[in-house]
Amino acid sequence: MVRVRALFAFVIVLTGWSIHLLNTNQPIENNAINFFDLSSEVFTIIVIFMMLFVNLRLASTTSESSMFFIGLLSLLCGHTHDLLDEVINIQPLFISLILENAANNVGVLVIMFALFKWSGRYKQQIKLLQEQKLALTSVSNTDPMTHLYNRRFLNDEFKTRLQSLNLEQSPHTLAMIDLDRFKHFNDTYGHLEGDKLIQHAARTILNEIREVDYAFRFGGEEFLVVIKGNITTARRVAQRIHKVYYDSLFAVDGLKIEKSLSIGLKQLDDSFAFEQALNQADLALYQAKKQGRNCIIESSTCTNNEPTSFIQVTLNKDLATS
Ligand SMILES: Nc1nc2c(ncn2[C@@H]2O[C@H](COP(=O)(O)OP(=O)(O)OP(=O)(O)O)[C@@H](O)[C@H]2O)c(=O)[nH]1
Repeated sequence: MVRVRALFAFVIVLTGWSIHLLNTNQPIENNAINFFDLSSEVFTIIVIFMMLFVNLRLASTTSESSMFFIGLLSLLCGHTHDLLDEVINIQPLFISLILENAANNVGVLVIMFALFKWSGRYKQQIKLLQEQKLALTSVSNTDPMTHLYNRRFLNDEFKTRLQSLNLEQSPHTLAMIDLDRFKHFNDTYGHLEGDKLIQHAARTILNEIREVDYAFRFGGEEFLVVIKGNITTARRVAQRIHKVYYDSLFAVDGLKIEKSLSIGLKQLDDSFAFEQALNQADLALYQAKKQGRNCIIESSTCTNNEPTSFIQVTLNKDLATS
């Protein structure tokens, strides 16, 4: 609708200019047509027409776009007036020259203002898109139930990030964590309570790791924590998670539930051998389950040639809060 009205206004103004010029101006004596001026005027008018056409085709309803359109119309009036002067070779009236300059200058100012406003809106939209992209990335990297990172993030991004690290300067350790006898809990209290216990465990893990560590939901009731530090640091973090989860209150129908988890630890020796280290951590976890659950086992192999050996971590009752 805005466009139709603007186009209508343009036709009216153009007709007005033409009648005005044809009726009131005097021919210039001995003044040949300046073809250079004429062609540059024609060129300008074609460009303005093309911009008007693009503006109409975009069919944008923003105020900037309407302003831009009006600026172009104003410019078109001024330049058409100039073109008519050239073609019919007449001396325009003073008032008509003032109007022509006013139309051109107002046109340029309005267009500049519209572009200025456009650039502001464009910047805002880019910012909004960046925020949306961040939000989407965060959603696609996160497990909706526990809000921990998911395996997609682990496989698509995290492993590559690890590969850029120098593990000698910045050692990292993997901790595989699994809730004990969870099937029994599920069967006894139901799937919904099972979900709540998984969320409770995830919260405990998140509370006990540091900002530099990463926690992933690896599977149903299985978690992976990538701890920044060597096995000694990782042992402390694992002991904290183990103890806090064991001591924490989780009740179903007002009844306190006894619960525990098992942890398998393996320090990363080679950032490109993540899968092997993960396998070792998993084996250590399996060993923890075999030894009766509710414990932490370290895998101590350094190379593929050495046989795997497992060490049970003594459960420290008075944990240091490092
Ligand atoms: N409520 C709930 N249960 C799940 C979810 N994902 C997996 N499970 C259940 O978790 C149970 C895992 O059982 P198991 O792998 O046998 O492990 P477990 O009973 O904890 O035994 P251990 O690991 O040997 O102590 C299965 O019964 C799955 O159905 C989930 O998102 N929510």
